Amino acid sequence: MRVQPVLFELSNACVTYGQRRVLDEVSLTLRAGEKVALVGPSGAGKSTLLNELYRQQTEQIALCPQSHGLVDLLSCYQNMFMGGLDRFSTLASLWNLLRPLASARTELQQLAEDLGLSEQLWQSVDRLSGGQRQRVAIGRALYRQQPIFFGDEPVSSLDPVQAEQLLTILLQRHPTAVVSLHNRQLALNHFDRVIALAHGKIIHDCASRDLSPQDLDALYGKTSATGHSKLSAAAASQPLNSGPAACVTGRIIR
Ligand SMILES: Nc1ncnc2c1ncn2[C@@H]1O[C@H](COP(=O)(O)OP(=O)(O)OP(=O)(O)O)[C@@H](O)[C@H]1O
Repeated sequence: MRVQPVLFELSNACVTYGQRRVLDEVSLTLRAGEKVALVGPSGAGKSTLLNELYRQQTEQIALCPQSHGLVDLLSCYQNMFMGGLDRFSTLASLWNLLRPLASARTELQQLAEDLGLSEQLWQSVDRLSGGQRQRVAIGRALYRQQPIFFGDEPVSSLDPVQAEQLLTILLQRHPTAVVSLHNRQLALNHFDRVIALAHGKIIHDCASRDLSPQDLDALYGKTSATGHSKLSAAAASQPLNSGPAACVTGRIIR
């Protein structure tokens, strides 16, 4: 099998805020074609890691941030269209935002249908539910039409059926994906590789087929029937360090 090119690489990367090291000597290589789930308890450093990786390839990544980053007073159409701004001239962008041309209108109507947002396409997003807003953010990322998808809990506000459906669409349309999420079933069923973080360190990095749901439960502090797992032992042995001189506040050292 052909070895795919390396797209992202971190070597002993650290991020600190004040005295607090929130990413702690993380080394990582991600190749084209990989579908990677980032898991770990709240505050483990998933978003920080995602941001550091994002900075390496901003042009090729469709990003769906945790905060959604929508413009409240604009419509679903306008918010989703903004994902594709790079593909249009300034004039064409302005025109399409104000008076959508047939091609953009058709593309985004189809996308809205895929996302279950047909009825909301022309509504301003401040009138939408949390799950509908999340789907608009997914739509904007899909409309970027990039080969890599980065999502920071991109389906956390959706019901289980929608979460499955939309994650499937996202992974089908992006050959490479790195997605932070808390749902263990989604992590194990949809991704080839799972990277588990605790206290800013990678405590496990393996093929999803080598992890059980109990392993992931243990990471979140739930005990399995046996009380043992690969992840619980690793997480327990990783205290949060404060940063030594080698780390710079809010910046990565490669
Ligand atoms: N701008 C910041 N200033 C100070 N501390 C920060 C900042 N951003 C993140 N942190 C801290 O860094 C740590 C890691 O945060 P991060 O958002 O990466 O965690 P996470 O695993 O994505 O959490 P969650 O699952 O809740 O989204 C947390 O303790 C957080 O408080």
